Amino acid sequence: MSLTRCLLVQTEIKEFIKQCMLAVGTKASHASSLADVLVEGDLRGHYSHGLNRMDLYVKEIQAGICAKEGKPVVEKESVATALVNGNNLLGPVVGNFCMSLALKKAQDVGIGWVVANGSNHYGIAGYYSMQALKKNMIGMCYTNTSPLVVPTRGKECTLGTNPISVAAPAKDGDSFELDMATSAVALGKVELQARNGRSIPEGWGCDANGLPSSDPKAVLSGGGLVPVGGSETTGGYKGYGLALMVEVFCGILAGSHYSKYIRTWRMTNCRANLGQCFVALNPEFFADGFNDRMSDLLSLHRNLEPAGPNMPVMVPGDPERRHNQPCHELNGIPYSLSVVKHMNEVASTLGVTPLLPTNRLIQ
Ligand SMILES: NC(=O)c1ccc[n+]([C@@H]2O[C@H](COP(=O)([O-])OP(=O)(O)OC[C@H]3O[C@@H](n4cnc5c(N)ncnc54)[C@H](O)[C@@H]3O)[C@@H](O)[C@H]2O)c1
Ligand SMILES: O=C(O)C[C@H](O)C(=O)O
Repeated sequence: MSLTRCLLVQTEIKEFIKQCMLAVGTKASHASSLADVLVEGDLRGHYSHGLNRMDLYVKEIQAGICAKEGKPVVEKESVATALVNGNNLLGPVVGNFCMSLALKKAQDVGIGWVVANGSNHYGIAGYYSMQALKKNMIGMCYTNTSPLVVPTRGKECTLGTNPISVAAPAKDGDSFELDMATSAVALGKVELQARNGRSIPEGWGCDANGLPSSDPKAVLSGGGLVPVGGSETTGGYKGYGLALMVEVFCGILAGSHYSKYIRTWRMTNCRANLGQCFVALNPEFFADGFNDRMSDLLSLHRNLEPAGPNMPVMVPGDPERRHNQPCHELNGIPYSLSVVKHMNEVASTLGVTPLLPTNRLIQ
C-alpha cells in the first residue's frame, strides 16, 4: 500500500501558514487569525477549507485586493444590530470582530444580529457560529461567495456555495453543529479531487452545458455545482432557495456585492466585497431548560436503531468530532501529500521553510 499522507502537528502548520502570510506583508495578528481558522477546518476534516486554501489568501494579499492591516468599522448600530464595514480585511479578521460584537449584544439584550460588507473569504462558517458555544448561546453564520452554483433550471452560475452554519449548546460540552454549503458540496472538495487526480461522484456538479459531470475539471472550468438536493426532481430547488436566503442575510442586507456581481472564483484583479452575517441568540431570554432539551434532542437521535450495521445515526457535528478526536490522540492531523507538496511550492516562492512530511508518512 503506498503512503500518500503524512501526519503534521497543529502548531507547525499554524506557524507555516503564519510565516507564508507574514512573507507577503500581512499584519501578524491577522496572519494568526487566518492560521487558526484554516487549521480548525483541517481538524474538523474539512480539508477543502484548511491548508489547501492557503494559496488563495497569499495570492489575494500579493495582488493587493485584500488589505494587509487595518480594522473593521461599525457604520450603524442599535442595541441588537450592527452594520460593519470589513475594510477589505481578511475574512477571519472581519468574522472574529463581528461575531464577538453579536455575542456582546446577545448577552445584553438576547440577540445580536451583525452584518458585514467589504469582507473576504473567511474559511469554515462553523468557526464563527461555534464561538457562541463558549458563552452557552446559539450562533449562526452565513456568507455569500463567488458564483459557482447553477440555480434550478438554469445553466449560468449565479450563486455561491453560500454556507449556512448553526451551533447550539447542549449539556456537558455537547452541541449541535450544522455547517454546510448550500450546494451539493463545497467547491473546495471538487478542487481537492482535481488536485489528487480523482473523479467526483455524480450529483455534485455539471459541465458548461448544464449536464451532470463526474469530471472535476469540467466543473471547475466553465461548469458549476448544483444546489443541495441535486436536480429539480430530487428537491434541488430547496438548496437553491437556501442559497438565495443566504444572499438576503448577507449581500442584500449588508449592501455588499451579491450573486453574479461577485467576482469570479480565484480572480485576483478586483476586490471580493463579500457580505456576511453573524447572529447570536441567548437562550436565557427564552424558555428555561434549553440545554436539557438540546441534550435530549441529540441523544434521542444518536440512540435510534440504525438502518444498517456499523452506521450509527449521527447529529450534525458528529462527523467532525470523529475526525477531530483521533487528531488530538495522535497529536497530528493527517494531510494528503499532494496538498503539502503544493503549499511547499507556494512557500518556496516566498522564501519560507517548507513543511517536512517525509519522516511522518502514513497510509
Ligand atoms: N467560506 C465559504 O465561502 C464556504 C463556502 C462553502 C462551504 N464552506 C465550508 O465548507 C465546509 C464543508 O461544507 P460541506 O457542505 O461540504 O460539508 P459536509 O457536507 O461535509 O457536512 C455538512 C453538515 O452535515 C453534517 N453531517 C454530515 N454527515 C452527517 C450525517 N450522516 N448525519 C448527520 N449530519 C451529518 C456535518 O456535521 C455538517 O454539519 C463547511 O465548513 C462550510 O462552512 C465555506
Ligand atoms: O468561497 C467560495 O467561493 C468557495 C467555497 O470556499 C467553497 O469551497 O465552496
